[in-house]
Amino acid sequence: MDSARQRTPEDHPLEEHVSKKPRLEEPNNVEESAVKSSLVGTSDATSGAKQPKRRKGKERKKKHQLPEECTAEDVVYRDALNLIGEEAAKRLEDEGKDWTNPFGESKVELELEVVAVSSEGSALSLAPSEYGPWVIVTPHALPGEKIKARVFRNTRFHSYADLLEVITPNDKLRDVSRVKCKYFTKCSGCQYQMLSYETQLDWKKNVVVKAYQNYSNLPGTDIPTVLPTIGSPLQYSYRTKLTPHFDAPTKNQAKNIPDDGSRPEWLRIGFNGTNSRSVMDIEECPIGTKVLNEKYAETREEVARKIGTYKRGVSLLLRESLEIPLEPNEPSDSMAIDSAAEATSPTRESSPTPVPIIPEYDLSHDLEKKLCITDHKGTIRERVGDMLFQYTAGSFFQNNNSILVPLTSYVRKSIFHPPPSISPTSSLSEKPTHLVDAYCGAGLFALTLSPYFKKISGIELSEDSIKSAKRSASLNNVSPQKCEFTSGDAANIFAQVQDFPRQNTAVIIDPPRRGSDEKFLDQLIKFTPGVIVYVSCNVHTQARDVGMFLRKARESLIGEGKEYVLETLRGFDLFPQTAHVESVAVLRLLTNQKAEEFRATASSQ
Ligand SMILES: C[S@@+](CC[C@H](N)C(=O)[O-])C[C@H]1O[C@@H](n2cnc3c(N)ncnc32)[C@H](O)[C@@H]1O
Repeated sequence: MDSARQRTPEDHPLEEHVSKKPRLEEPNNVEESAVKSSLVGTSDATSGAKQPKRRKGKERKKKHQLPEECTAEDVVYRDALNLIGEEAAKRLEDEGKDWTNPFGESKVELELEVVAVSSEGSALSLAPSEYGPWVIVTPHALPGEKIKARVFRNTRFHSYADLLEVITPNDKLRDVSRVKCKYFTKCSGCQYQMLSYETQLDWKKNVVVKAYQNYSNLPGTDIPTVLPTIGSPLQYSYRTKLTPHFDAPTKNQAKNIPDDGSRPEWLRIGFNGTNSRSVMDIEECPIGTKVLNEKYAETREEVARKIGTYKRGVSLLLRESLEIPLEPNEPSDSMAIDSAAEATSPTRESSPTPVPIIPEYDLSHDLEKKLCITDHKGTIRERVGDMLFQYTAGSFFQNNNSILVPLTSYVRKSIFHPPPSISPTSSLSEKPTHLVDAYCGAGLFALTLSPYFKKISGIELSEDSIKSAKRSASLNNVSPQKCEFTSGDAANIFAQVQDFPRQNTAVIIDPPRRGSDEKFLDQLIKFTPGVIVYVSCNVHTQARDVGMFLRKARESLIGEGKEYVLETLRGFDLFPQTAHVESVAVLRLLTNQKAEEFRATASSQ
């Protein structure tokens, strides 16, 4: 079938969460002698941030390995460490017990009291006191709840456990009538369906706060108070892309396929179970749009009929598209009006309006007919405000259309309107006229912001996405002279924009989950744009990169009388019901004096 392809890693948090997250098995090469060299949770005297030391060189060969920095496991590790505290961690380490399962048996069942929630959505509890300081990580439980859990894996200072029972629910937080999916808690996709939406947004704000404390290595005076998370207009039926999957039949299963075309009872098509590598059979996903769920039902039947033909596991693709049969270069009326306005007023940004915390859903979305594309090479058409995008179904595009106008408008307003604590004359970029969109994908930011800039340059590794960006530019009458797109590594963009007026250039960075890299950040510092907006689906790599950027930029600009400040920081909820948060950080170039004044008023400490 056209939607079938061999399963590959995806670039999106939810896909990563549902299809790649392995069951966290007991490591099979545990060495008795605990590694004693790395004192964790040491506090950096200048920054106040806690940074576990990482093993290098020879030490890396030892069997106990800390998780890779900024991964979900690393985030949980640091949360666990913060919970037991530095002193207890040091004591366990000195006694050689920091990697040792304190329970004596591998699958112990425990009654626990949940005390916190980790940044990736799991509940954190302290082990009963007879076991000493140790943290248990359990999915789908809430602070204040008494739970029963079974440990299945131990690692440094903490163990992972399955949730067996919520003995005493926290009725202030948990309301099961909010849950819209019968697989909630069994499927690994969502963590927060039992919470009110306000609580979800609040917790995500805290994720941003903690990420900058744990990963930026910046002093508190450099980190502004994190603003409230902007909610998604749709909190269910918002995902415009789903990738359910299934395994190929085993030899035995292949012998047991009913001749009459009926569904084999062993067939499971869906998403990975919680703490599991196995696929669960799931017939619908309430965070996916209606049109995707309708097509999914059909697709499941088709797969069941042909299951004997699959030799490998497959990730299906279900992607929503507008049904409109647009011809090339045929913009809609509203777009024609928009481009006429653009011609007379290239930087027509109006004064800012306050951002609503949960923007209203734009009902005009529902007036247009949608369909579901299952072919990776198929064409998707999607509207974001006035702009129409056309891209290949298998390529990257944001998956929650309902929040894209609020997100792109916020990025635009952030560029043109510094907060009141920075007067327009303090900013060295009085009126940005040029835009660089690094990691531009199919041109989401470049094109939605194009009416507000004289010249734009976007760069992206995927040639296919660049083709889509050029195609979408043409569909929206944005000329290649005004907006150029290049395929290549993001760092290459700076060679191409040497003629851009640096202080009046805004740079948007929106890298994949692993974040940006030193090569790009060094070039960015050398270029010294007036304003930078860093959008990220992994706030931990964002915090790491922003910290590195600010430290290096400060050093490099010494003697020039200017420096960058981290002006605003806030989450956007692109993924309601899950623990994921998109984070938007705005950095601005100011004179040293203004930067100092800004820090004095805006910092979180
Ligand atoms: C999170 S997406 C953002 C895309 C776009 N800004 C959007 O919102 O639709 C990150 C993009 O970075 C691209 N990418 C990954 N590594 C890159 C690199 N080294 N240089 C340029 N682009 C890269 C990916 O192909 C992907 O399209």
